[in-house]
Amino acid sequence: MSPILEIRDLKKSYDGGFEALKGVNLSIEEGEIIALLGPNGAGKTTLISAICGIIMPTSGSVTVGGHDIATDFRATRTMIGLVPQEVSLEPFERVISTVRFSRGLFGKRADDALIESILKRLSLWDKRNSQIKELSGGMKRRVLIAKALAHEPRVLFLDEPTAGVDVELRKDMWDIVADLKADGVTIILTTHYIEEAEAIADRIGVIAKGEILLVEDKNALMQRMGKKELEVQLSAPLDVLPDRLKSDAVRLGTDGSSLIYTYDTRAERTGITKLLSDVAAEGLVLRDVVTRQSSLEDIFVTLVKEDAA
Ligand SMILES: Nc1ncnc2c1ncn2[C@@H]1O[C@H](COP(=O)(O)OP(=O)(O)OP(=O)(O)O)[C@@H](O)[C@H]1O
Repeated sequence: MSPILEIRDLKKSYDGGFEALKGVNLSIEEGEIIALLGPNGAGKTTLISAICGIIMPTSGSVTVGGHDIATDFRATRTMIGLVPQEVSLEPFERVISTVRFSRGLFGKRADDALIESILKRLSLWDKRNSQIKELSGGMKRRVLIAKALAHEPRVLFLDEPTAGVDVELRKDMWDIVADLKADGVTIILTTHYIEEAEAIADRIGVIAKGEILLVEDKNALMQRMGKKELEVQLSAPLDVLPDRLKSDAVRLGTDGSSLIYTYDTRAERTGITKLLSDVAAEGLVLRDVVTRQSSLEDIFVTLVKEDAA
């Protein structure tokens, strides 16, 4: 199956020469949710803006559903829905008319049944006749999503959908995203919240300084995250690992004065008891025991730091 979105060697230099995207490659399958994580200024909004035709890329190509955004812009833009970071709504407009209007912008026939189902799904039906200025911040964000969905896009971009919203609304947003996925909508979201990426994404991409540093299946990443290291510090260093202790999970620390054991915290048995009894049977004397856990956050911070070095 060909990907719904294919980004090849995409570059963007702003006026003045600043290179915000340095050759991004990314392939996204239909129906998946991908979260793009990255520090401020990484290029996330630039990437989304280039795909949605808000800014012109300097070079490279993007196809949506097999159509090129440069040569077939109308077709690709119709397949895309964009929920921007900033709330930009007309304060005196009524909810239902602003959502209807968004559909009309794409030249789609009026469809009141569809607009009703979108508003109901976003819990906005009761507010359909309210003016935007009467809505809470959370409701306004829902209106932005309703507007982005009004022309039935196949790909939805959410640029920091939950920045600055309370925990309850954040969870609501996650439910809405899960519902959309169930309908087959492909979702690309940017976020600063690692827990958000963990909660809803199928894949995670890390972007920093205009480059994609990693794109990986979330569960694979979580598995890495679930790994923990136990360091058994010894009172006398070893030259080699004793046979009794040899396994894929055990290695000798750099100067031989510790044993490092990697285990999975979620496994039924961690193997720590056996390790410690083997250490005792070998006659080794412990000085201390330390554990370390690598989290997705650690991986993210390390990657971004390495890139900055
Ligand atoms: N119109 C512009 N002209 C010049 N530089 C720009 C312009 N827009 C963005 N930039 C620069 O490009 C870089 C990437 O910005 P971008 O908004 O894409 O980052 P981001 O990852 O979305 O950041 P944030 O998480 O803060 O929203 C930043 O250094 C920014 O200052």
